[in-house]
Amino acid sequence: MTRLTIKKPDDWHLHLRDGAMLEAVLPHSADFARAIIMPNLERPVVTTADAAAYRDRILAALPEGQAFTPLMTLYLTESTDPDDVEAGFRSGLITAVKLYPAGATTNSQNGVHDLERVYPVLERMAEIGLPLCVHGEVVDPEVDIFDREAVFIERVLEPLRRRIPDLKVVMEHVTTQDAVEYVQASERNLAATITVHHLMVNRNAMLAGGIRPHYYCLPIIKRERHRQALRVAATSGDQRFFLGTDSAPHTDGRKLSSCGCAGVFSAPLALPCLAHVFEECDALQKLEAFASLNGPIWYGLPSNDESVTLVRHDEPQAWPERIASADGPVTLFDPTVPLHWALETQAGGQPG
Ligand SMILES: NC(=O)N[C@@H](CC(=O)O)C(=O)O
Ligand SMILES: [Zn+2]
Ligand SMILES: [Zn+2]
Repeated sequence: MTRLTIKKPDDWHLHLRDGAMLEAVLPHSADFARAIIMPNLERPVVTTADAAAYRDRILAALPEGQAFTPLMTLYLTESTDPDDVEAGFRSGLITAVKLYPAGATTNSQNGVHDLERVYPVLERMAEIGLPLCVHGEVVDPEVDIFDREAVFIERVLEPLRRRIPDLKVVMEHVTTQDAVEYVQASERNLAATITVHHLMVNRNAMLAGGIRPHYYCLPIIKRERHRQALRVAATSGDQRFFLGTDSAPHTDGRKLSSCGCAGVFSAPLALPCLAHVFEECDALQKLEAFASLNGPIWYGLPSNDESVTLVRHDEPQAWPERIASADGPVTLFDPTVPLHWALETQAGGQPG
């Protein structure tokens, strides 16, 4: 197959940041119609009023002609007010609430230390049908960083889902076979997003032959066996798995440091990478389900009317190595292999 037309995809996990970085990265999500916007700004998006103001800043930063709908989320804290959450949901502004275990990832220091303290919010969410997105890693320093997702399932997620079975939960950016099997075994109210980079590379890309900080993200990239499990899940057509790029830009200065930030900036080449993966798995016919259909079904939204066409070129396509922002350069995800796919609108393979 050399051309593939699918409904316009959505990105169910995206970091757009704020200010100069927002301006720089937002045009690179133009291949997506909608995205779930992560709330972990330096000053997190905690209240409905914060989310309304952040949505306005995103819409103000949209380039002329780019149709894009930000789906806003709230950053759950131990003082989140269930009434404010419900009001945000009922007004149509809030699509999900995000749980960051305190200390688990970028800008999570205001997250949740003690889950007990947020049960009133979670119970309200279950009542009104508002989904919870989770960064699924424990922060216990005794737990090895490569095991933190698997341990989270056992210690946090399973008890939480037993206690509030009506709560709809999305396990964000799953990275392990353990998480895939846990989602597959669930009877209801559980889904997962999968990133492009976790489908493309294993931890050797980050650690073999030299340390490559641009591959450092959380949950950390795992060994090959896990990547294979993610590929099987993503290409299966199973409605519980859908695309969340977790495109998470940081300036090179903050990545290339003795204590570098976690996050991979993948938005500009997310769809060409996905086409590459699905072609390798002989599953191009399942790409639309993963990128454009399963997410809307889970969130109870219509799929997009527009479509996009991916074209397979004979020659490998080129992307810039980095983009500029007023805060400094931001390096793109390096897929490590030549990519032959590009969006049809991307003349010469340049990102739209
Ligand atoms: N994935 C990451 O490594 N980083 C994300 C946070 C997150 O999604 O955990 C970020 O905001 O930089
Ligand atoms: Zn996360
Ligand atoms: Zn993220």
